[in-house]
Amino acid sequence: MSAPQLVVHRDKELMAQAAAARLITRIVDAQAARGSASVVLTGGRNGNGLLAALGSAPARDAVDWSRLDLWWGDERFLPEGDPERNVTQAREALLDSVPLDPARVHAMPASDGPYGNDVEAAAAAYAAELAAAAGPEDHGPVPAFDVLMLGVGPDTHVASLFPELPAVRETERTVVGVRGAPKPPPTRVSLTLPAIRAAREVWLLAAGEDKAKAAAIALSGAGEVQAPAAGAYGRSRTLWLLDAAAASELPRGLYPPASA
Ligand SMILES: O=C1O[C@H](COP(=O)(O)O)[C@@H](O)[C@H](O)[C@H]1O
Repeated sequence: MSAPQLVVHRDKELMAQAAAARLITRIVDAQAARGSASVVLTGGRNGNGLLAALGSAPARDAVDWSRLDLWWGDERFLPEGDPERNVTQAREALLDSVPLDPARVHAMPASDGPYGNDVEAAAAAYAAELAAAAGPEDHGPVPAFDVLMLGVGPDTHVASLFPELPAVRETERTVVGVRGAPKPPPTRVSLTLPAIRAAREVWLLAAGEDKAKAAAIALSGAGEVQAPAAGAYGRSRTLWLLDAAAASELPRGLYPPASA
């Protein structure tokens, strides 16, 4: 487990631009070191803001888009092309405007796809796709993603792991179906905490006043069942990327870092 590091930007626009620049560097470095890179995308306002910023970043063409695997941390279980699906929003924000290899864009199944309305079957299929992509050098049935991004919800949810729901307690499966989510739509597919923790780097995105309480709770020692964001960490790095509004209720001493 890597202890959280915090970076606080002036506002959400700057946070999105800085995070996009950071992501470009991380992808380019991974491609230079291993030939390809793998990134897990998040839905929500902050995740889509980052993708839009990436689309207009001056260095965006430094990325070899054809050697990038994209996965999702969660998906709203809705028909293909529904405007509320995370993949639909990501396509609009960035993916449709860069030369990705379609075989490397691993969207989660839709509710009108091959598994129909069976969310557990859809989750199992995504788990199998992840397992097939994991190599011997990885630490289990999911690839060691280079960067896994998570938007933090105002209730501290990450991916579709909501406080106190069964999905956040999952310790075996890597992907689960979620029913009864308090944020619409109620039916979702989500990576679990064990799958999230297989990532090399986990970046939690929190911008806006409505994220201030969630950030303060998750970073103050809350348990992961009550505050799922507290249980999201990477193997080598856990990075909280915040704006000043989201950082406004952090406990004293947490940010700016206490001097020695
Ligand atoms: O529903 C979801 O919400 C969260 C956070 O969204 P935000 O708009 O409050 O930033 C997101 O992380 C998740 O992927 C998404 O499905």
